[in-house]
Amino acid sequence: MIKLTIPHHVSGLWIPVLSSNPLFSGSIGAGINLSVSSVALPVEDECTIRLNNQKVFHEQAKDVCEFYKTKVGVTVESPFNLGKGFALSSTLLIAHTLVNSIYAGSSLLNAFQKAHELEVVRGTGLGDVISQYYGGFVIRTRPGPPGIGEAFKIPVKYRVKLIVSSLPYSEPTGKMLERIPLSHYEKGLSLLKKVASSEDLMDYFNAAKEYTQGIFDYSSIPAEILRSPGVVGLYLKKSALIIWVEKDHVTEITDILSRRQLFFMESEISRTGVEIEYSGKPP
Ligand SMILES: Nc1ncnc2c1ncn2[C@@H]1O[C@H](COP(=O)(O)OP(=O)(O)O)[C@@H](O)[C@H]1O
Ligand SMILES: CC(C)(COP(=O)(O)O)[C@@H](O)C(=O)O
Repeated sequence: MIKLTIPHHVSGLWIPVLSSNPLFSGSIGAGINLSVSSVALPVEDECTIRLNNQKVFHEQAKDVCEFYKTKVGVTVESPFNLGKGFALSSTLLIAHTLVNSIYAGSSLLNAFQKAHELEVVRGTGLGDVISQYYGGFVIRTRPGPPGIGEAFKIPVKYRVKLIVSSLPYSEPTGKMLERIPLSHYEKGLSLLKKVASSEDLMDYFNAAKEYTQGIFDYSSIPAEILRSPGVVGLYLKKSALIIWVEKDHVTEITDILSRRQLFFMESEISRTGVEIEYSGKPP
């Protein structure tokens, strides 16, 4: 049996870089991968992608099976939903391409490239695949999937306690990208330069907040959280609220979220990227 563990990625800075070839398209930027991850298992003789037991991404599933000439599907368990900003679209595609490449006995690197290609072509993402491949705090410096794009995993010098919430909002990636003006991407680029030169997580959180404040509605965040001294940093991307919180203030923040009946999970920054585990004999 094969089991995949894929960390969820929440980009805080992204600047699209598009070309006629999806493999040379993507985004540069920065983001963090969460220890909160999705788990994926293969499903034999059924070319489908199931998310929490619901069939989704029919066309993408068909593309993948045609590419690998297989009939293998995948079932993914995730704490999140599509369109919420947790890179679930790329998670599903990585899961399906990887499972198929393992069954077909073909390149794993190529599977990540196929997942990236589908993200770009279907308009569901730009920079998530390469970031999830590495895991952790990742800065993306050249667009594209692993093997073509370039990204660095930055070691984190702090002990980081995160609370991850999903606010009641969702937006497809294509729609979101359409409404961001060019001038905002210019701002993103200068913020990215700063974060890339300091490689500092605190700078990243500040930059991600400054950048996303111009795109998403920060008034949907409970005011008590915004003014809490226990919050080291936070940013909101689509519905994904990432709060870096001091260890002793975790309950104070989770209580605020609970009172408002908002979904949350405790997390850390993931240590690893996508992981493949075999139990029993490999296929
Ligand atoms: N319940 C759903 N909520 C939001 N999007 C959905 C849902 N079911 C299917 N979709 C499709 O999934 C895609 C979500 O992609 P994207 O917004 O990039 O997701 P994510 O932010 O999770 O990576 C969209 O193309 C959307 O049409
Ligand atoms: C921000 C986004 C373009 C979309 O991210 P998601 O909402 O997770 O699909 C991402 O792919 C990136 O390039 O950083």
